[in-house]
Amino acid sequence: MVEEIDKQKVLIVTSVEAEKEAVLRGLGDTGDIEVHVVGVGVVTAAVNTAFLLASKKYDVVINMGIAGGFNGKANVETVVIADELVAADLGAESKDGFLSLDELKLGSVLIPVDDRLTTSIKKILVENGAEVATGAVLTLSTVTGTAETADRLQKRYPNAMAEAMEGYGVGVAAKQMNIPIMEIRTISNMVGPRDRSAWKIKEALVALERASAGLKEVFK
Ligand SMILES: O=C(O)c1cccc(C(=O)CC[C@H]2O[C@@H](n3cnc4c(=O)[nH]cnc43)[C@H](O)[C@@H]2O)c1
Repeated sequence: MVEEIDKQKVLIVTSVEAEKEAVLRGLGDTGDIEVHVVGVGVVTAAVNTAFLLASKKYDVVINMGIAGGFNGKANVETVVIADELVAADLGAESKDGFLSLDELKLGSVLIPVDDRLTTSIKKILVENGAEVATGAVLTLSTVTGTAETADRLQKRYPNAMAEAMEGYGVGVAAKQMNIPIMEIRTISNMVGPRDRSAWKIKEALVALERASAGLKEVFK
């Protein structure tokens, strides 16, 4: 049994139009769910999400799109449901390694998600036959392009399943307005040595469409 969620005004934000279209195809009749493009990158996504949240009342915000998957954690087409949003490059370098905002006592790089919604959505997607991974989704301003950076990120965040470029920004906007946040990503490429020609964008968008159809069941 999936826990019933009271009727909610849902805002889904994506970084590009192709992701928005995939989400809309999956949702079909959108009902109380709105889908908007907020751009690529953490700052653009944060500012545009904040504008949307200031313009009308929403009960939940979901950042959806494609992402890079960490080796052995999330493969191409896997649906990753974030259990926390992590600003993985927000901090300082030091001779002893990277120091996060938390270690610098200047704030937090972690944004928690809504556990109840996350659990309900995971249950439906698994029932629908999707391969689902739950864990941290890292937000980075630079797409990882080497095995060394991928290893460093995995060591620093062993719970990381995927990396993308917007989640933490969307999360900051939602947190400021006291609105629950979630991040759902489908994997288009593996995190590691850059090979843009190997990105399976079409497959990831089909997986995103299927995941969105599952979402509709949770928020019906
Ligand atoms: O070219 C296309 O048709 C196309 C269709 C949909 C999406 C794209 C993008 O390039 C989306 C950029 C978006 O993807 C996230 N992303 C995907 N893989 C990674 C990664 O390995 N590391 C970080 N971010 C990744 C990211 O959130 C971008 O905003 C193109």
